[in-house]
Amino acid sequence: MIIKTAEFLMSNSDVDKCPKNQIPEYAFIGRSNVGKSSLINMITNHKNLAKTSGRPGKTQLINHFLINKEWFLVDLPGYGYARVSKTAKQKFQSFITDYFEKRQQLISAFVLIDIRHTPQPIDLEFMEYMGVSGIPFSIIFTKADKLKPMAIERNVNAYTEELLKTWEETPNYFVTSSSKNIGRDAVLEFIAATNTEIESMR
Ligand SMILES: Nc1nc2c(ncn2[C@@H]2O[C@H](COP(=O)(O)OP(=O)(O)OP(=O)(O)O)[C@@H](O)[C@H]2O)c(=O)[nH]1
Ligand SMILES: [Mg+2]
Repeated sequence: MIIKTAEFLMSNSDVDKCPKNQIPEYAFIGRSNVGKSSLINMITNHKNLAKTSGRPGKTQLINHFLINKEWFLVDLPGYGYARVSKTAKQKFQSFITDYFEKRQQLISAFVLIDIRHTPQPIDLEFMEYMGVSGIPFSIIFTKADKLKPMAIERNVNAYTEELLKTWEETPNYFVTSSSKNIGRDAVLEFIAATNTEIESMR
């Protein structure tokens, strides 16, 4: 798929204020600092479309980016940022779950996971929540430039094994690096195929 246009549309603190049209959307979720905003920039080929930072907690709102005037990429705040106050953390959590539970236009989410780590309870819990809530998602492993291929395989397998303890099958997954431009085509192909499927059902 070719990205012809990518435009920032709006930021919202409340899911009820998000765009009311029926444009399909794909949302990026995961721990703070995992690389959600960077991945949106990589996918759209724009350096600064979504704001990124070395410090966790940069994205604090629901951000809609309109792609090719046809579909949205949605950048969300991260979960599991330990340094925010308890009340702020609770707010983020209900804010995120509110988005997933209310947003009818959401076609699929991408749960981002830092490839460098062994399976983390918070990510497993979040995927469990998505599964139980019936929200379709794929996994995107990020920061693949930081590991050698064998370590990538080992960590992907560790996640797969962990998920298969409670799931019958594992979600679709992608291995990416925003700094080395790895995995862009695979993610875009997935979105293109899903968009075509939606079109044919309309
Ligand atoms: N090496 C490497 N660093 C990355 C990659 N993707 C993101 N980063 C770095 O990770 C840090 C966090 O990136 P962001 O894209 O802001 O992360 P985020 O998930 O949007 O974070 P929040 O908005 O705080 O939830 C930045 O310093 C990025 O440069 C990657 O693929 N490789
Ligand atoms: Mg961000």
